[in-house]
Amino acid sequence: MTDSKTVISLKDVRVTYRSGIPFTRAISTHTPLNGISFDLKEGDSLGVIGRNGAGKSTLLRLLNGIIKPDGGEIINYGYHTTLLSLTVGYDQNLTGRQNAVISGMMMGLEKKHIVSKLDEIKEFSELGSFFDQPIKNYSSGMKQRLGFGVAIHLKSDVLLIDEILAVGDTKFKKKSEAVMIEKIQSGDTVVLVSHSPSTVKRLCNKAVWIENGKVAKYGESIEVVDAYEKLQS
Ligand SMILES: Nc1ncnc2c1ncn2[C@@H]1O[C@H](COP(=O)(O)OP(=O)(O)OP(=O)(O)O)[C@@H](O)[C@H]1O
Repeated sequence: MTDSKTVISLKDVRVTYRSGIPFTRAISTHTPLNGISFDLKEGDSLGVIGRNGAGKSTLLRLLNGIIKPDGGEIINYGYHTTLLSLTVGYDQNLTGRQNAVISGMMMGLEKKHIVSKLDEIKEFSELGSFFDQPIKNYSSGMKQRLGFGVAIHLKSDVLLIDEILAVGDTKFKKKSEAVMIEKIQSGDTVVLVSHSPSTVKRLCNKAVWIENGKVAKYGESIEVVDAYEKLQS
């Protein structure tokens, strides 16, 4: 059997956040990731686990190229990544349809491709006539359904998902998980941040556990999740 191709390589990656301390000129720094190395392989579904604040979302932003490391190196071997995050903002005054088009364009996709997918996005997100209303009229669940619908229907080599499967009502959660499984089984590369060990075991073949800025364990998801859970109990 031949080895699968490497999609993105992380070599000794460090991220430092710098923020001003209010009412002073002082700057505080925080380094959530410090010496992260692993390879993301084509066709893998990689779960990212770790405690609150371990740096899981930061890792997704790195893989997406939104932020750059201040130490080490990230090599993307020419793959297009899409980040699906609940925190990515939409323009409140634009409709779901308009926001879907803008999100797609921000992902670097052609407008023609995005427009051809709008009906599927509308149907999947179950927004009905709300799809053509400003999203300031949406509930938070409706915004999340739109975000998931956009990310899942537009083409991308690597889908990066930040906790999205944990939201929405039971019916939508089941539907989202079914689409995810379909994507994974068709060989798409997926990186999934999750606080749910059972979700990672169910959906991911590999997992990486981040602890104290480093990779505590990387490998088969069942082994990594079991080791992580043992430490929590
Ligand atoms: N833009 C930022 N500026 C300053 N600090 C930040 C910024 N973003 C994240 N941090 C800090 O970096 C650390 C890692 O944050 P991150 O969101 O990556 O963790 P996480 O593992 O995804 O957490 P959670 O499980 O709680 O969602 C946290 O201590 C957080 O406070």
